[in-house]
Amino acid sequence: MQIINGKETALEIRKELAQAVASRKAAGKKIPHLAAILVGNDGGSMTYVGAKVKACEEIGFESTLIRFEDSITEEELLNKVNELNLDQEIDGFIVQLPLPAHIDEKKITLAIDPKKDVDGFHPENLGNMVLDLPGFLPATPAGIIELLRRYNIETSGKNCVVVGRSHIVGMPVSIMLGRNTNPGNCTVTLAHSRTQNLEELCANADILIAAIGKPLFIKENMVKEGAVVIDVGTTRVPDASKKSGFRLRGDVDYDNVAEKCSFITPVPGGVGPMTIASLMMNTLRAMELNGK
Ligand SMILES: Nc1nc2c(c(=O)[nH]1)N[C@@H](CN(C=O)c1ccc(C(=O)N[C@@H](CCC(=O)O)C(=O)O)cc1)CN2
Repeated sequence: MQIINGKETALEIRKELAQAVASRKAAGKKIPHLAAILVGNDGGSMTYVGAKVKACEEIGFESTLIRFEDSITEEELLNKVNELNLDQEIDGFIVQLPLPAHIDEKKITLAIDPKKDVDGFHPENLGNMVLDLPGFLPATPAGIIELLRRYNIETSGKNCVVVGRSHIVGMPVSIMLGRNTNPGNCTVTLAHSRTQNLEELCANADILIAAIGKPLFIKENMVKEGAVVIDVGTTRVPDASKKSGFRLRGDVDYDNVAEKCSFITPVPGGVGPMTIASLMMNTLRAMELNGK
C-alpha cells in the first residue's frame, strides 16, 4: 500500500508555480492577482480562504481578500462580483462556498465572468470541460486528476465508482475520469443517496472516490483488494481532546481500509491541499487564457 501524499505534491506544484511567476517577473509580465470573497465566519471557510491567501503569498501572486458579514444581501454580493468582473487588475476570483441560505449560490456563480472563474464552477467552464475545450477545471477534481497523474496510477479501462454527486466534486470528477484523456478513460459509475446495492458497487471498484461528506462512511467491506481509494471528505467532528475542539474526518474508515488498498489518500494531507494547488494553477492559467 502506498499513501498518496497530497501535501507534498501540492508543495511541489507551488514550487513550480513560484518559478513560473519568477520567469514572468523577469520578462516584465503581469503577476497573477487572485481575489477571494468570504461571507460570514464559518470556521472551515475562514481556514480555506486563509490558506488560499497564504499560498498566493508563497508563490508570489498578488491576492485580495474581500470579507462580508453574513447579513450581506444577494444584490450587494452581485454588485461586488460585477465589480471584480470589470477590474482589470484582478485576473481571477472566487466566492467561497457555502454561502448563507438567503443567497442563491447559482445566481452568484452565473454572475462570475467565465474568463475569471478560477473555481471552474460557471456552466461555460463546465461545458468546456465536457467538450475538452480550454477553460478552468474545478479545483478539487483537477487536484484528484493531478494526484493520479503524478503517482502514475493507471486509469484507462478501470472501473471507477464516485460516491457523491455534488456540483463541485462528484459530478465533475466523474466526467473528467470518463473522458478520452490520460488520466481518464475509466468506466465511471456515479453513485448517490438513491443508489441501490452501494456496498457491492463500491466493492467492485478499481478506483473509489468518496465525496459524500459523511465521516468514515466507506468501510472495509466496501473496498476491493488492491483498489485506489481517494478520500475527498473533510468533516470537522467534535473532539474535546484537541485544542481546536474538533478533528478532521474523511469519508473513508482509513484505519481499517488502508491495508487493502494499492494507493490511498489520507485526511488531512490528501486531496485538500491539492484543491488549493489547483486553484493556484488556474490563476496562473487565467493569465494565459486571457492573453496576458
Ligand atoms: N469557492 C469554493 N468553495 C469551496 C471549495 C472550492 O473549491 N471553491 N471547496 C471546498 C473547501 N475548500 C476550498 O475552498 C478546501 C477544503 C479543504 C482544504 C484542505 O486543505 N484541507 C486540509 C485540512 C485543512 C483543515 O485543517 O481544515 C486537508 O485536507 O489536509 C482546502 C480547501 C468547499 N468550498
